[in-house]
Amino acid sequence: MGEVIEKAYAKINLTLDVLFKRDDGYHEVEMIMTSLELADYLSFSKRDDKQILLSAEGGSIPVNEENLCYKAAFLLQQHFGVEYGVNIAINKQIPVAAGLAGGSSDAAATLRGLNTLWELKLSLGELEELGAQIGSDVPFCVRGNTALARGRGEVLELIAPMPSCFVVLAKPKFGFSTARVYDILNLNNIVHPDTTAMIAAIESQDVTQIGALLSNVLANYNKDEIVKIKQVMDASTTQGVLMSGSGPTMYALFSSENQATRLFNSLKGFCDDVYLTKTRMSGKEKSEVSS
Ligand SMILES: C[C@@](CO)(OP(=O)(O)O)[C@H](O)COP(=O)(O)OP(=O)(O)OC[C@H]1O[C@@H](n2ccc(N)nc2=O)[C@H](O)[C@@H]1O
Ligand SMILES: Nc1ncnc2c1ncn2[C@@H]1O[C@H](COP(=O)(O)OP(=O)(O)O)[C@@H](O)[C@H]1O
Repeated sequence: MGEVIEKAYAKINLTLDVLFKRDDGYHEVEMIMTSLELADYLSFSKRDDKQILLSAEGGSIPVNEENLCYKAAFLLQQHFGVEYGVNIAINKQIPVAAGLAGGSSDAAATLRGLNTLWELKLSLGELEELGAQIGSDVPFCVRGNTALARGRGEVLELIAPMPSCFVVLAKPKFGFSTARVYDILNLNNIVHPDTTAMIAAIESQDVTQIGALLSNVLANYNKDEIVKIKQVMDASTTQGVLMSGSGPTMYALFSSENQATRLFNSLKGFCDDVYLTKTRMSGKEKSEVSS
């Protein structure tokens, strides 16, 4: 087999609720996530030795055993006694440490890509189970689409697909540590999202209602750059504005491409990391193979 190509899609959280802190240190969550068209591009080529070698362009990420792609490849190699290695080339488009699951999605793309390259014949369900050993968001990223995630994020239920809409993302200069964001959360002072109403709004394909129900208990707007981005987003004719995941990326939803483009242009005036993308229409993730 020649080269296998995979796209690793970013995600946003439409809702993110935290129910309690568990004995294992993780938090029990209930959240609705959906995939975006914004994606990293990964290519995989087989090695006859057992080395896992990485290269990356377009973002500042480790290319050693700390990279989540390395962890995914190593896990498959160990678990199935694979005698091959792999060269992995990552073209990074998703901002890093941003709340968009870029690293998790790269790990999930590695599981899918190596399943094809190394001919392991695992089902997506089996890849999800393995993914949970790498990170809480990895199982969702294996299939993507729109899902309700429970447990620490690995218990998934596919729900109706998100309607097609435009999404403007703005990532402040700094990043947030996910562990710290969970750690400083005050569980006694939470306004819980209405997850059931959000599922109904998605089923009705009602973008305005979805926008009105956006809610994330991890969102923290106490930084000047975030306040500025939020003000500009709130002032535009968007369907809704929220911080994704543990942040700090802010996003705004639009039915209208013109209005999304207008916000994109005004944010570019003062924020370096701005993206205009779309919700990803559901489709089966399939590796592309070229010889
Ligand atoms: C907040 C979310 C929302 O989608 O996404 P991001 O903001 O990272 O994209 C996820 O829950 C992040 O998932 P992920 O980034 O895979 O987290 P992991 O690597 O499993 O965990 C990193 C750390 O976050 C904390 N953690 C994570 C998940 C969870 N349900 N409870 C936690 O308390 C733990 O301290 C853990 O050590
Ligand atoms: N392939 C990868 N892409 C992005 N980040 C990675 C990758 N591998 C490891 N990391 C590390 O994972 C951390 C979280 O990155 P990321 O997944 O982009 O954040 P988030 O979970 O907030 O969306 C970063 O500190 C980064 O150095």
